[in-house]
Amino acid sequence: YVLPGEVMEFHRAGQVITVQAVIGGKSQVFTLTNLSSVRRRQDLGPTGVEDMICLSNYTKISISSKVWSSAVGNTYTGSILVAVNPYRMFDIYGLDTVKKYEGQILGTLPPHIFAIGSAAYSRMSKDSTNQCVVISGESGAGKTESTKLIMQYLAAVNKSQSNLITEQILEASPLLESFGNAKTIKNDNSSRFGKYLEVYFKDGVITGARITEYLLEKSRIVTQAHEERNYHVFYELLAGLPEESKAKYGLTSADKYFYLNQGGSCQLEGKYDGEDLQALLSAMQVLGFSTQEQDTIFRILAAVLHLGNVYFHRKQLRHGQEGVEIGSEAEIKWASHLLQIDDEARNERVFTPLNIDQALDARDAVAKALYSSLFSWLVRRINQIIHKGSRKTHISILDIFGFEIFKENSFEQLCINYANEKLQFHFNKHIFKLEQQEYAKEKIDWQNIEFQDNLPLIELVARKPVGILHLLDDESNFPKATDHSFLEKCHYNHALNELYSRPRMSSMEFGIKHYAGQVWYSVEGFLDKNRDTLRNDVVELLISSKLSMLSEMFLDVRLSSENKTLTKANGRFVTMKPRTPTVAARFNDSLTHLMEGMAKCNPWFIRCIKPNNEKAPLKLDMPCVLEQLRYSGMLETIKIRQQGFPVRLRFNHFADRYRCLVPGQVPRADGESPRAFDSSFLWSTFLSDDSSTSVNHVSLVKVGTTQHIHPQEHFIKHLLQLIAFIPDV
Ligand SMILES: Nc1ncnc2c1ncn2[C@@H]1O[C@H](COP(=O)(O)OP(=O)(O)OP(=O)(O)O)[C@@H](O)[C@H]1O
Repeated sequence: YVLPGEVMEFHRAGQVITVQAVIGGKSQVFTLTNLSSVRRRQDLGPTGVEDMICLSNYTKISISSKVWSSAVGNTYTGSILVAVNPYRMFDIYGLDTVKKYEGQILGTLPPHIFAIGSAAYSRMSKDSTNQCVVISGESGAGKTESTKLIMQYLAAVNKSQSNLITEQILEASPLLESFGNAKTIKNDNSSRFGKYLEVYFKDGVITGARITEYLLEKSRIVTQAHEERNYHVFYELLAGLPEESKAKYGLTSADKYFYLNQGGSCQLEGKYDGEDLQALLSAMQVLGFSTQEQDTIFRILAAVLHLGNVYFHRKQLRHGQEGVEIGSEAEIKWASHLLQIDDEARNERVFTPLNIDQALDARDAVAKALYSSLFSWLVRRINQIIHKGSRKTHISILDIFGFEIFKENSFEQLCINYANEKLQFHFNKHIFKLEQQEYAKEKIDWQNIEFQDNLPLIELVARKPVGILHLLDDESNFPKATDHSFLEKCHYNHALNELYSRPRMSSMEFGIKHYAGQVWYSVEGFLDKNRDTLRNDVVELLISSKLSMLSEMFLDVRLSSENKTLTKANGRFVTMKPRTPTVAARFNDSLTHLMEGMAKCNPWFIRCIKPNNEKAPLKLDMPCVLEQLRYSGMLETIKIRQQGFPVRLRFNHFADRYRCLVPGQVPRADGESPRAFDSSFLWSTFLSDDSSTSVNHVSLVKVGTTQHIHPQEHFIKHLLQLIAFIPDV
């Protein structure tokens, strides 16, 4: 197999080349004199196994050698692209590559992310059907980069006369990355929210787009683990704003803010925060954000930082009650000045005896509400700008937070991992369930392929009435419930479920056996995080702001939790206090909505693979890679794609298209059904008995046929070449 490496030196006179390769985690240098054995990675060509289903043996070994040989790039499994993150940008995403892949049929060129973009775009244009590119993989595997590359491809091939809307859609990405991405221990640019981007087309032209956001990680705004950072935008602001602007917002440097310095270092190697602020400002300009909107955004960000530096002293109140006194009046003054809240109104409203922990929690709750409302406002504002024009068909791209296992896993990880389970279910449904149901329906002689069905896990987490998230919701609506009572209920209902584990000690956690591994969730803070309520007096205070943008944001917050007047069947009105939807309930609803939307689209899957856990360039850590291939079901996928019939051709389509390949005089199918035609003249002539089968209205073809040393191989190759030139009708 082929080893990936980097050319260190080339002695033209001596025709000697020095190559460095990383083998088993160790860097080694080779001197090669046989230059014909050296090939550019992107030219690995048909002799490399680009399509995993062409592997003669889908054992772990052969898969690993394949992935190794395509460390820079990608490999197909049917219409699933397996993309290995090289952790180094290669010059393979330019306009020349776009042109190369544009309009090409999947599989005719070496695997590339643009091939999926091209296939989705062609299918949408040809069939007028909606397409969905589902990008999955663990944190740091390359989902966000893949999303951007697909979008870049679509922007380049769309036939629009004006570029403005396309440019605005493209600029929405860096803007949301600034506000929604952060350094984690797994990924320096980790998306801390899920994103579903629908790009609308009319006659092949991009007319608009819409972004749906999922569950921004709020806890990061007020706490960060060691070696992690808060959202990029804060550091960008402090590094990039001129001194006079910083003075206007009362800001100094990142290390001075509690909300920014908890992770240790405020710097991120390889990221130039100051320059990124300029990119953010230009993105805002392209999107048409007004100066006033930009100013309000910066005011809110600065106010959050000031709030983080507010501290309290213990104070004995009358009647022996414990209370606190603000020890940093200046920070409070700055926050209220920036948010344009009347000082008197502030003093009047926020006055409740709290202990220090409660006071800190209250402070953090305001900071989280400010930032997350700002984030939702940004998404809504971007949508106002880009969600327009005719919406005939769309290509959507799903980039949702990757599966996460940390040392400490909390409510956020449960939601993220549950979302990944739903995605895996969607994948299984398309690749295994629907496929095998089709074989059964068509009565094809078929040995069922087992796959890891994760439905039981989804039920454990979300099935009514005792799924973990439902138990959490019930407890969240109980004023006296605690994290402990919630845990007790989980143990009581699920202790016998083999996917559920109780801790050995009496620690406050439960374990879940996810498809990607066992995760222990610590339930401390689950109820508060799920309730996510902001005190009414604080909401009212923020509504009273003279900044109309801020005031409207919190009017929306009030609206979402207001009493509703409902009409009864007998015509009388009753006022009901509905349960405010919890975070888990809203997240579950939005996931269900997402899955329903995706189910109506033709799917394309991109499985991103993380090459190692050290974020090291061009280093392939085999156990790490194999583990991802294993749990994502790739072994079974290769099997079903290899043994099954993933290529579907309608009889008449097939007959019309390949009639020209039959040597000699071929009778037209006059009076005869196209099915009879193709059976007698094509399949039986060229393909071995078990490589295809004909059912009601389609021919099902195996793909692995190309592998056999048989005259058919020549035919298939010839056929594939021809396919490349025959317009895809
Ligand atoms: N195709 C690529 N070429 C070069 N580098 C890449 C590529 N894809 C990803 N990377 C590198 O890997 C890093 C992590 O990728 P990315 O942020 O896309 O991961 P992710 O799967 O979206 O992770 P998360 O779930 O944490 O958001 C990128 O910042 C980039 O440095």
